[in-house]
Amino acid sequence: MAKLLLVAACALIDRDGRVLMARRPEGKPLAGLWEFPGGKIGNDETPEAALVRELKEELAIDTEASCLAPVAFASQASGEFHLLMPLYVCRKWQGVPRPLEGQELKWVRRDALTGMDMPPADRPLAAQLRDML
Ligand SMILES: Nc1nc2c([nH]c(=O)n2[C@H]2C[C@H](O)[C@@H](COP(=O)(O)OP(=O)(O)OP(=O)(O)O)O2)c(=O)[nH]1
Repeated sequence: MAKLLLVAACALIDRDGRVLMARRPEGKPLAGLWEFPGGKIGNDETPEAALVRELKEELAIDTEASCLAPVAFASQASGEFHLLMPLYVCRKWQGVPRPLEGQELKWVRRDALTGMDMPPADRPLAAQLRDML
């Protein structure tokens, strides 16, 4: 069986109900595609701790585990791995998201979510999120 790749992802939702999407920079796998902020879950790390860390590293914002609500997950073959990715929603954080890792950021209205170019694992998640918001 392919090795599991555990990744935690987060839909940040602003007061207007828009979702923050990030465009993967050149040089990374899946470059140019729009994704939810997040990243790999480290050994001995909970998904929530991984997200709090990644949101700080990638976007310079602070949040906490109690502000992260799990809403869906993706389970998808991805190259030599099998990606297992829980998606959380977060509506409460401190700071203004800034692209610290060369990524492009965009606040996206619910109806525009599913029209974006995304990794295959994200497509069903975007549809679920649109229906939820
Ligand atoms: N963050 C994130 N990763 C996603 C999404 N959809 C999707 O297929 N992925 C995949 C792409 C990568 O193979 C993996 C996440 O790896 P990453 O490279 O962003 O994670 P990281 O920040 O921990 O990376 P690094 O330290 O290895 O550079 O999950 C998504 O919506 N958000």
